[in-house]
Amino acid sequence: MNPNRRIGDVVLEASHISLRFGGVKALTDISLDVREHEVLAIIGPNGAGKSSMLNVINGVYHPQEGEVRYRGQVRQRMSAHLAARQGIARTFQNIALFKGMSVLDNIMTGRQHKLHASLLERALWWGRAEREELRERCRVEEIIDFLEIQHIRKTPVGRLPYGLQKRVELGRALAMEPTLLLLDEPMAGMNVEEKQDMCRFILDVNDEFGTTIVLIEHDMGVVMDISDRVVVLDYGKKIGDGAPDEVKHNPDVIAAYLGTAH
Ligand SMILES: Nc1ncnc2c1ncn2[C@@H]1O[C@H](COP(=O)(O)OP(=O)(O)OP(=O)(O)O)[C@@H](O)[C@H]1O
Repeated sequence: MNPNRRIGDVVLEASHISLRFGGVKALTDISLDVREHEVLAIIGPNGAGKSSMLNVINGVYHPQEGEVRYRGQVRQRMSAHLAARQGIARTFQNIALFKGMSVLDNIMTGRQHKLHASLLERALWWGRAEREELRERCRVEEIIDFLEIQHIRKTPVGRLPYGLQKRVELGRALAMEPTLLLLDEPMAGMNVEEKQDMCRFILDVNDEFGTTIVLIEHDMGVVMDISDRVVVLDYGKKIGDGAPDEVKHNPDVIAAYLGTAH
């Protein structure tokens, strides 16, 4: 077994999280932890609170109750920029890429936080700006090779089929060199072959880079295949948390999915 793959200590701990939007209770008293190097899936019926939970983990939503501890520190106010600096990257349910820009340039935007040259240096592509740009492009080319998208590296993203756009979005998140990668429905809208490819890339990222992965996914086959652990939400509450096999046989989970528990 790859030593990077060994599941380690808790890196993120969410305790007693409650989140409301006006009168809507999106999350009620949810506690969950994320362990280093694991693949954790968050599942549940539509509107169960999965994306809200991912946004709490990411620090984009601030729950009214509860706290998030990341690497031992209680999370204070967060921004997407700070999350990136702390090694947290995410992809979105609806692809958020620059459609007119090439694959390479889109992935390059994930490297922005690594650039230190001044605006003038960058405008003149001079000295430090030139060295940085060349170094970052090399790193981006490595990601392009890893994701097997060399043939479309110059193509504007808007011209690509959906499955490849999702792969580019993963590339941009990887360009941030995250230690915690959050994937919101990475396989939505994909055909069987595209799903198989995406599963392979997710497992390779986890295996080769030791990246901890939290993902939301509706395809149960995929979830059971690639996750170390599954957390199940229903109507904003946690109703299951365990190994895929355990969760699959949990009567509350079965009832939630068959719609008989309410
Ligand atoms: N920004 C928001 N403003 C108001 N209500 C919201 C907001 N975000 C989520 N909600 C509400 O919170 C609840 C949980 O939504 P959330 O998107 O987290 O669920 P989900 O499990 O991700 O759903 P889906 O599988 O359909 O994407 C829903 O009732 C939703 O309408």
